Amino acid sequence: MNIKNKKWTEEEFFKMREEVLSQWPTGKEVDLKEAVDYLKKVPEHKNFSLKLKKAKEEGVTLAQPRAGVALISEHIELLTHLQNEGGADLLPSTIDSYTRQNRYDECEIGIQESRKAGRSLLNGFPGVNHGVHGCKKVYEAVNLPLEARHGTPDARLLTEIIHAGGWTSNEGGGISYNIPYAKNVPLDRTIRDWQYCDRLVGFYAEQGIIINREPFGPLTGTLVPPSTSNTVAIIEGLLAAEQGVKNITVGYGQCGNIVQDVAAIRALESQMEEYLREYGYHDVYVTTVFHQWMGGFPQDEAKAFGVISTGSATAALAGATKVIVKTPHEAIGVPTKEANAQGIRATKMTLNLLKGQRLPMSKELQDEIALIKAETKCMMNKTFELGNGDLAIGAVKAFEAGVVDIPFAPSKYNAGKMMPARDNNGAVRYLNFGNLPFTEDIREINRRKLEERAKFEGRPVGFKMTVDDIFAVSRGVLVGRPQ
Ligand SMILES: CCC[C@H]1O[C@@H](n2cnc3c(N)ncnc32)[C@H](O)[C@@H]1O
Repeated sequence: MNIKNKKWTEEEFFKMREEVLSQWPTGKEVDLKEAVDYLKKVPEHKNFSLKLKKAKEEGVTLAQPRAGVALISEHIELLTHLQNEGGADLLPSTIDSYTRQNRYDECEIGIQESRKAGRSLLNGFPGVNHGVHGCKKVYEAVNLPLEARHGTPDARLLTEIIHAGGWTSNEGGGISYNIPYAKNVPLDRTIRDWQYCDRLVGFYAEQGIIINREPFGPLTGTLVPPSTSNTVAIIEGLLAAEQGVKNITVGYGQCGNIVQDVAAIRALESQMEEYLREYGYHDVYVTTVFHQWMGGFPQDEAKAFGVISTGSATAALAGATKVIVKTPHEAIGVPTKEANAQGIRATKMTLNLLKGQRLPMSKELQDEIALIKAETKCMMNKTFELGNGDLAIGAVKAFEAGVVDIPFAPSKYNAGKMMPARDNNGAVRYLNFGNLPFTEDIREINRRKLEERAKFEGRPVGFKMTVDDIFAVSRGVLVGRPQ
């Protein structure tokens, strides 16, 4: 497939659109003119982009949960509970796994079975099957902005439907919703399909409707080094900007060392803005999202609140625009609405106590920001080089070459040669560089920090450290010390 990082013409976009809307009967409900009129009536306090902009200007960190169930009325009850009892600032609708695989027929069965069982038998909201009417019902029932959160390699129809339903934000991207989520979907296909999603947002922007786009920051959520996830976020942010997206939230998943996590957010925001300016996108508003710990959680709910609170504190000290909330049921599965609301209240308590506080600049923080930006720049430079200046082509080639390499990803299009491990303070470092295009200085810094841990633990630097780190947090510690 020949892709290029060039804004699609309206003709190219509308030509593909007919096929997209024919993928399921509810596609017929999408009428672009009606959607424009409906979105123009979205009040400021329910527009995702505007609420994020206001929060950034006020220096406030907003709290957003994940949440989704099969039936519309139960989903509305859930979101209303999170809004009123949880105190959420922004609302999701987490989309179910069948929809993420475009298996809408399975969703139909899941909806029928859920009706019979009187409880949700899907692990999220089947937005395509409920269609524009269903998404409008959800949007009209709540009093906060709504975002679709999912993991969909081909989200074209879902995106058409949720935006026509008044939802003013969409998570995902051609890399971040492929490599961590799919085994066998070619990267050029998902980069093209997400160009479609972004081009729709660009079309709405041309009508004066600003919709927020959020590349999925954490990726596999398993020891992903900050510069690796930042590189993917920046690539997806630039690809979105080319399609006309004007409001982008770049994200990062908590790793656990506070200095490194704060540095990751600071480096991400400033480097995203630097690259947007460098490539001529001067009217894109950038915000950040910090995801509370995405790895294994302790079963014990009190310990889970400890994890949730460290993530909230780090998000506040970093000055992230929003934080994605975990729940005390994380180790079990889809949380009850009560547990979900508890996660939000714990998060907001911490955010309120730390309001206005930031981790002060220090040599350690400055060095970490500089290291993350230098590592990111190496990967970005090589990606542009491989694409002869075209970022879309470069991204495909960068993954083929292992120049960008996401740890523990299921996709066969990911090299899987790079391996991470924590240093003695819990910061995530590069243990094996694989084919990453790092300078010798960068390699030396990573090596030295892992040697410090090896010396402290009296064992050699090696993959055993990685394995111990993967299970550490659910065992109640950050660094996986030898047993
Ligand atoms: C990348 C997202 C993974 C996280 O997304 C949470 N998640 C998934 N589906 C739901 C849902 N239906 N309601 C509340 N949280 C949900 C999981 O717990 C996990 O932490």
